[in-house]
Amino acid sequence: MQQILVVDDEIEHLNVLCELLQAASYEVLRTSQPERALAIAERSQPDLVITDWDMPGLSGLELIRQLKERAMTRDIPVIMCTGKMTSSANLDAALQAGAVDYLRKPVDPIELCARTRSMLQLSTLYRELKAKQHALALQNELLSQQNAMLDQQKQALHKAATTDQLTGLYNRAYLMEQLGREFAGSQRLGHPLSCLLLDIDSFKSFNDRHGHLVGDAVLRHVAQLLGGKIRRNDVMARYGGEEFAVLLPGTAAAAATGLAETLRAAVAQSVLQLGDLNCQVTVSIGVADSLLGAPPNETALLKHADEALYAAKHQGRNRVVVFEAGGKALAR
Ligand SMILES: Nc1nc2c(ncn2[C@@H]2O[C@H](COP(=O)(O)OP(=O)(O)OP(=O)(O)O)[C@@H](O)[C@H]2O)c(=O)[nH]1
Repeated sequence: MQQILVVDDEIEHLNVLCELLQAASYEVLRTSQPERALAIAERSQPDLVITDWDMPGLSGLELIRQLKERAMTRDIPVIMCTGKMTSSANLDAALQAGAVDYLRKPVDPIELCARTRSMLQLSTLYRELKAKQHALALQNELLSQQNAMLDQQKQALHKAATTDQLTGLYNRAYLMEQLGREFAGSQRLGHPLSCLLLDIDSFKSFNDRHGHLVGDAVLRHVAQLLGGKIRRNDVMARYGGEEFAVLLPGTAAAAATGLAETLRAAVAQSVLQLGDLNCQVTVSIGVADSLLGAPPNETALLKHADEALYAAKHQGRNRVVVFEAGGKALAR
C-alpha cells in the first residue's frame, strides 16, 4: 500500500485530507507539527508528502527546501496544499523550492485524488528508473573491474610469452618479431640496424666445473649486467642457452662495435661472488650492420652476426668481431 505523509497545523483540515486519502485506500501518516515532518519522512520514506504552506515554526516552503536538501528525502515528491496559490508568484516559489504540484484550499476531493494518483504513478516510475540506474551503475562497476582484470591477465600473458624465465630478458620469439620489424624499418628509411650476438666463452667447462645451478646464476648475472648498459629502444634477448642478442635500431657498425666492446669489458671485469666462489666469465661478440654486406633479410643479418661471433671464438674468444662486407669478419 502506498504511503502518504500529510502535514498541516490546522487540525480540521488535516483530518479532512487524511480521511479523503484513507477512503482512497492510501496509508496515511500525519502530523500537525512541521518540525516533526522531517524526521517522519526520513524514518518512514513515504511515497508522497502533502504539506500546508502557512504553518508556525517551519513554513511549508522551508519544509520542502529541507526535504530536498537531505539525501534520504530528496526524491520524495511533495505537493503544496494552500490557499496561497492564488498568485503565480507563489506558485513559482513553491515549484522553485522543489514542490512537484499544488492543490488549492479548500480541497476538492476529486482533484486531490486525481493529483495524488498521477503523482504517485510518476513517483513509482521515478523509483523504478532510479533502481535500474543503480543496477546499471553496479553492472558498469563490475564490468570495469572485469576489464581491468582482463587487461592485467593480457599483460601477464604477453609478458610470459615474450620473456625468458631464467634471465628476465626478452626471449628468442620476441627478438625475432622485433628483428623483422626493425629490419623492415631500416630498409624502408635507409637507417642502420646493428645486431650483436654474444656468447659466454667455454661455458660448458664452467658448468662442468661448478654445476648447472652456478651456471644459471652466472647467466642471470650476465643478463643483468648487459641489460643495464643498453638504451631503452635497444632490444636485448636471450637468444638461446648461453647466447644473447642485442638489436640496436638506428646504430651503425662503428657505434655498435663500441657498445659491444663496453659489454665485453664489463663482463670480463665483473666477478659474481657466490659464497666462497668467485665466478668470472668472458664473452665473445659478433657485430653485424644492415648497411654492411647488404643482408637481403633479417635472417641474413643474424647470420652475419653469427659468422662474426664464430670468428671471435676462432680467434681466441673474449673479443669483438665485426662482420665486414665481402664476407670477411674482422676482429676489432
Ligand atoms: N647452467 C646453464 N647452462 C646452460 C644453459 N643453457 C645452455 N647451457 C650450457 O652452455 C654450454 C654451451 O656449451 P658449448 O655450446 O659447447 O659452448 P662453450 O662451452 O660455451 O664454448 P664456446 O662457446 O666455444 O666458448 C652447454 O654446456 C650448455 O649445457 C642454461 O640455461 N643454464
